[in-house]
Amino acid sequence: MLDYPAVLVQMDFLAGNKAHHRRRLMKRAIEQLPKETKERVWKLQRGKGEHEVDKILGVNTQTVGVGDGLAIALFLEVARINHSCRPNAYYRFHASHLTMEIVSHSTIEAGDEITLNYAPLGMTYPQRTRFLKENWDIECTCSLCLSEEHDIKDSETARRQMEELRDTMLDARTNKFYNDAITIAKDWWYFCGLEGLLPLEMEYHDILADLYALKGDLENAIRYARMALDGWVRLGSVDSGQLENSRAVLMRLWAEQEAKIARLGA
Ligand SMILES: C[S@@+](CC[C@H](N)C(=O)[O-])C[C@H]1O[C@@H](n2cnc3c(N)ncnc32)[C@H](O)[C@@H]1O
Repeated sequence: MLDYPAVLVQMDFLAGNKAHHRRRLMKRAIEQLPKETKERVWKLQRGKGEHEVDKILGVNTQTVGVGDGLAIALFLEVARINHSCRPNAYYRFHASHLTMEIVSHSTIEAGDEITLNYAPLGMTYPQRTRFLKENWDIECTCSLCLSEEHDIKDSETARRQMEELRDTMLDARTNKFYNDAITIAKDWWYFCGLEGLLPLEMEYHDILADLYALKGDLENAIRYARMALDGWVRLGSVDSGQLENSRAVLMRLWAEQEAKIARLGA
């Protein structure tokens, strides 16, 4: 699904104007939209705040990278999609076309609800409850949070394991136990799979590329860096930073490999 912004405002504009002035201009901008679009935007008043503009922009917008800066954008279709702590779709913003694409990462049957994660993926229950309350004023009613107690418990166990494994993996990396770190990263990925957090796959590939590179195994490092980049291109992310980072890592590894081959040939 591809969506175009009804409203897009640079953060600099928001930061650089007094609240009443900002709201007045935003209201004027909404009033100038085509009739049908304008009506749909006004119907989105559901957030907190005294002012009608705050009620719309507060809970219906995404922060996206545009040019050198950030902007908030209101996508009318995307604004209808609820949050889930175990989502079946993912955002992908294209800065060059200003479009937001919703990409599924698991099969969505006709009639099933499309859901997105409004919080960073993989948070434990207390972490995401706090995050969703503070940032969205939501008490989550997604299928995971409303599931049977034992399902919530299983999910919590998996997510706590993920956290622990990530920390242990980073410790092993710091202490240069790269083989251990690689084994731990693979265990971490196993729990991600159990939790249905497949978009974390790219991060997993980024981690392995880094660890293999540190270990001096350029072949595997390049293999995982390619998989990470493929994944970011396929699923993407709201800003393109992660994709660009993966691309830079792959270029660096290729350059290292070429230098190594040249040294061997000399
Ligand atoms: C961007 S809108 C999502 C679509 C909206 N529910 C609709 O019907 O158009 C965000 C609002 O939806 C509600 N919402 C979305 N996901 C939720 C969830 N998991 N639990 C509770 N409320 C949720 C909250 O009121 C939130 O402020």
